[in-house]
Amino acid sequence: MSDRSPFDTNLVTVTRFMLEEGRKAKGTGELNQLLSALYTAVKAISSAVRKAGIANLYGLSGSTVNVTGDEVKKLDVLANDMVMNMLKSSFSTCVLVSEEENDAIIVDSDQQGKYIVCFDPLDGSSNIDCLVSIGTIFSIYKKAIGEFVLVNKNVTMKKKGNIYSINEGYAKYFDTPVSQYITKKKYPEDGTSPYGARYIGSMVADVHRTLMYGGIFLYPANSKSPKGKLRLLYECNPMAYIIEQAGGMATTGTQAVLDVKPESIHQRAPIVMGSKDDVQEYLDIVNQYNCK
Ligand SMILES: O=C(COP(=O)(O)O)[C@@H](O)[C@H](O)[C@H](O)COP(=O)(O)O
Ligand SMILES: [Mg+2]
Ligand SMILES: [Mg+2]
Ligand SMILES: [Mg+2]
Repeated sequence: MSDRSPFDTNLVTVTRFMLEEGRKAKGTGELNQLLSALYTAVKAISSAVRKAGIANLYGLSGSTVNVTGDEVKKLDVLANDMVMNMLKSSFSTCVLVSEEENDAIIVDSDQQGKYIVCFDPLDGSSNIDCLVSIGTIFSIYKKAIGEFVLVNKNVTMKKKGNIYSINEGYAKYFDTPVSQYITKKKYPEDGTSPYGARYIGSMVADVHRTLMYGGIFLYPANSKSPKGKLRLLYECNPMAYIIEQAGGMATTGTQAVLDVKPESIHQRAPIVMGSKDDVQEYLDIVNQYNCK
């Protein structure tokens, strides 16, 4: 990154960041316990993913589909077990919601703490066997970040980008505003250059690129998936929070993603997020259409 010398001798590791922020907040340390446990699980998942080929960890698990209808891969199961076990034994959590568990898991009372964690242990698992980027997504609610190194402080994203990211294979199912928006990005009427298209098919990777380069990521509702595909508690909300913290915007098309009231643990939500001006342009089309 441009603000770092080639050999940084004063690394901000995630542990250092947590300790410094924890001291400032004069907290009890419970959140640090939780994050340490989570980061240990994530390091273990990363290690398992790296040796998946030689450890026979590619492919489907014994149970075929999970509660939201996804094929379950061996690494989905392993990652879920690792996060579950580390969080339960961190003495900082009381309820755990995972993509790979039908029901919310209540932590044994003698191990309970005050936090609820919702997580997607491995996002992008359809990409595992071809070595494309995958990752873990989590959100933490109060009863209601190798050694990780801070590479960007106070991440802010571009106000407007030049990349759109959507699975265009579903064009047949798009609603009119989505189709109009994508057509506008491909054939701009104001003489500007068309946007580039990028779609990896791992939400973690598509949103990470959107955060770094700007632009827009869309997984809207469509006639095949009327509620969208991505899951509110452990996919949409954590990513919407990061995007908003970076100055971007995340909407379902009718309301801020973070304002959606959860009604069930695996509920889906349409999501359009990214650079503020890009998301606003999409919303302007939605609103024009709704006023007709
Ligand atoms: O929902 C996802 C998968 O999550 P998962 O691997 O089940 O944790 C996303 O990463 C999507 O796979 C991604 O957005 C691609 O979806 P499609 O375009 O294939 O529907
Ligand atoms: Mg899945
Ligand atoms: Mg996912
Ligand atoms: Mg997953």
